[in-house]
Amino acid sequence: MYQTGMAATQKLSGCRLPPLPTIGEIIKLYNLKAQKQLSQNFLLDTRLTDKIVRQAGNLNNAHVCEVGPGPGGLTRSILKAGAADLLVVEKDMRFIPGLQLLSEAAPGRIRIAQGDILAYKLERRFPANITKTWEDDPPNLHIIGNLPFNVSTPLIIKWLEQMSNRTGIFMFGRTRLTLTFQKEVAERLTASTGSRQRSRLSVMAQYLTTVKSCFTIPGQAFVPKPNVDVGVVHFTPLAQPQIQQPFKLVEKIVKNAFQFRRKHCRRGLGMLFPESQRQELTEELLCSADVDPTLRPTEISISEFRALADAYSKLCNENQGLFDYDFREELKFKHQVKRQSDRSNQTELSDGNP
Ligand SMILES: C[S@@+](CC[C@H](N)C(=O)[O-])C[C@H]1O[C@@H](n2cnc3c(N)ncnc32)[C@H](O)[C@@H]1O
Repeated sequence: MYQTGMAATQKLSGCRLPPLPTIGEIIKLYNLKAQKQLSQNFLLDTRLTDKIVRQAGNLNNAHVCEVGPGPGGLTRSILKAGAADLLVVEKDMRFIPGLQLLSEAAPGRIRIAQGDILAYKLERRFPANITKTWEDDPPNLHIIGNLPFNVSTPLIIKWLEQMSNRTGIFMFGRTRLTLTFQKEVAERLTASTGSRQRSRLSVMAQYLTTVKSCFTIPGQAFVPKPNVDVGVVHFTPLAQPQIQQPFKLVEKIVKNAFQFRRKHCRRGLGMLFPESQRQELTEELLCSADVDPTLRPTEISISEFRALADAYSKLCNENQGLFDYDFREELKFKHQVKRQSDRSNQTELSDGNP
């Protein structure tokens, strides 16, 4: 156990706990120098960590998973808000002793896991009896995290896919997420149709969830200070996703549409089809989805993406192998053939002219 009587102390409200060293003291005590490669930017201001946690809603008696607790600032705020069962998943071993200290102060309320959140099987760590049906209210289970920048985009994509398939942490129902992102990514997640920030991420997040941009945290609030500001975003999975097609199919349409951001959408969507049928199938797709081919990708609404996904799914059913078509593979193959023919022409020339 650590010694009481450390300079500044903090208490977790609502629990009878011994005083705790401040987060700054924890960092010094365990020599927790931030590691750039793990995107470690710590929040020491309890008003800010409390504010992030308030965005999650009522955490009284809740089950919570915190991603990347680090020295434990946000962790304390989650406990203060009344979480009964908090699973923290941290990749960097150096933080474990500090988290154990917190666990001693809040007995039975924290479970510490060392691991990579991108591979971690969260669904194995919560009891089945908290499960709600998808159409019901969300379960009393939350994911909260001041995410490492280098992990935040692949992580939200992974969770969106699991949400669409109702797997992973979404086996328990419509688990809500309260997460931080680089401000620019937060803006993309919440960008509306036609806005400058509208991107693949906007469509993928918004067809599956209600996304709310909560507030911005200036970079200087973090230690060390990152080069960017940070946005806090809250996601509630929709009971009825706005597009009823498999995630991978939606992802393919959206990725292709945004391929040529500044061009008419016809250009990017055309790349869904082999060159030999490109013109004919692109016209069929846009016509049956009733989407204006001269829209820019940023101007396509979610309901138009729904129509495109439905029309593309129908075309895939009618044209065997179409879904597996990748224009990059076709281009690669054409380049290979051209290189081979150039090489054999050169050989012929040099054979004729010794
Ligand atoms: C931005 S810091 C946030 C720390 C702390 N929650 C706070 O708000 O001060 C990100 C944390 O995520 C951890 N982390 C980085 N990559 C991770 C991963 N793949 N899985 C789990 N944790 C990770 C880092 O070690 C660090 O503690």
